[in-house]
Amino acid sequence: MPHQTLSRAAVASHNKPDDLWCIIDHKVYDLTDFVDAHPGGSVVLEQIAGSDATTAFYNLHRQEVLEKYSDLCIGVVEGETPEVIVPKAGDLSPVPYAEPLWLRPQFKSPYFKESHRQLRKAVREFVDKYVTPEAQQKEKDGTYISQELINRMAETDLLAMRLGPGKHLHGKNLMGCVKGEEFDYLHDLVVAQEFVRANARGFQDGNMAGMVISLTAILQWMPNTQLQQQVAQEVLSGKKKICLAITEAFAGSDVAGLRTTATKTPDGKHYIVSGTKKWITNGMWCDYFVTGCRTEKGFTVLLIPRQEGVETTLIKTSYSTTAGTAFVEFNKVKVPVENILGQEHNGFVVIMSNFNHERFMMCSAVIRQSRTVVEECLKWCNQRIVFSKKLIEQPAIRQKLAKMISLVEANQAWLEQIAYQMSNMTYSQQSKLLGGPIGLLKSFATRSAHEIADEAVNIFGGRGLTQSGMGRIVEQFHRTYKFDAILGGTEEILADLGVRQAMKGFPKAML
Ligand code: HEM
Repeated sequence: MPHQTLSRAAVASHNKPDDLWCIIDHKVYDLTDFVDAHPGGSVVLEQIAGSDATTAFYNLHRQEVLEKYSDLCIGVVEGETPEVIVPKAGDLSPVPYAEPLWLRPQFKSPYFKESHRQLRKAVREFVDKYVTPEAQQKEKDGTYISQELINRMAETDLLAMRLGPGKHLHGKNLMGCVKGEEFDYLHDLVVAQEFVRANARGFQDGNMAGMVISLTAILQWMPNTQLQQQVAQEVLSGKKKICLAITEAFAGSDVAGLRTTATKTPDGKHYIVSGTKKWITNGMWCDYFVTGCRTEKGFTVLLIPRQEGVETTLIKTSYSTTAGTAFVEFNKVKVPVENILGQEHNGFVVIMSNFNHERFMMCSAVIRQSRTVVEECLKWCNQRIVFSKKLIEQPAIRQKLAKMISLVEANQAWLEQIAYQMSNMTYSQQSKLLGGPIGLLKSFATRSAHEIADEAVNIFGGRGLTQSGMGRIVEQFHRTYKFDAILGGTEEILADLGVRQAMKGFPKAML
């Protein structure tokens, strides 16, 4: 932290390679011992020795660089005050469009109440403090989520909240003084969007995404209530991990084409499961697999505990291995018939209904991540100087920003409307009425992400292709937004679902 005031004249006298000071945002930095370690080289620092390097610095670095190297700061310029706003844990961003309208003080919302605001604040503090640092580290080194973070999320009921509203939250006092009974899909949306702010797409899935999309099916569809409660308790306390195992090398969105089989033993007490599953998020470290199987007369969903005959192998994808994406082999695995979800041969409805919350979560996430990319672009365009002007002074750039902002705002508005409908429907009404709209939203949100990623890289230039530095968030988004376009149903399948579902209720109307 700055501890002395220094005149600009004093700074100017430290202008040699072996005695090198500079000013950035009214603060004085002694870079003498840092010159040789500077990733941008010593020459550039020698060129600005003794001068005010604020513009040059922000043209090339993120604010976080100054925070990381705060020890180099030796004082503040006499009579001057730093201007750059350094966010604290939990803070809202003051950048226009960096937050959804409901979070900006000048705007009102028909959907969000005080409890949503309180929850938002508490979750953001948690994410900034505990999730983001680990997410950034794991995204790089590819190792899996720590048990410490899982325990923290279990103790604060964040694991439970991420399953959405339901009895599993009743009787609990949640973060931000929200009662478990009042937790609705708008609270759910808030939690999902805050978690995304850790800006690490692989870790976003590595952070128990498998649980979010599979334990929901256990809670809704497992007839064996004793086993259901046991599994829920084990998972929500962080002791055990669970994932969803549907897709195969043979079939992705074409769920009916799956080839993993479950054959009943002659005594009728077990199934013998054989087959493979591919792209199973968190599969590497899960204890339970909610698995789609072909049975004699249809499709059946089974809870398969990790045991002899279950093998998992890591699949490397375009995001970090921290997600634990697995190829899973079931080789004559014996599963008690009590482990069924829904009814035998009738598991299709289990998977289809469960998809709604999964897709709603994915929409929440990709829309929030798109917004962060818009924020990055707005900040960059405002600080980057090209052809002697700020980038934002170029009309062509403002056109791009306008398109990106409009896509994000339109998606968020639709998302909030769907969250409100979900909050006012039963699970079966959601399954019947919202599969189509959620499918259409996911399809539209990821097509929008495609446009936003494309424009953002053009705005950032080479930095949008570089994994560190100014463009790192844009580079990551451009590399990973396709996960949202493919996982949980592709854009084409979901758009088609939306129209087909609408056709079901088509009246006998003619032109
Ligand atoms: C407190 C002072 C400074 C610190 C702590 C610092 C630190 C860094 C770091 C960590 C990087 C790597 C960029 C990244 O991946 O995030 C970097 C890159 C760079 N820095 Fe600095 N820097 C300082 C001042 C300056 C100044 C004043 C200039 C120019 C006049 C400069 C020019 C550069 C250049 C040209 C690069 C390469 C950027 C790129 O490839 O896009 N640095 N600096």
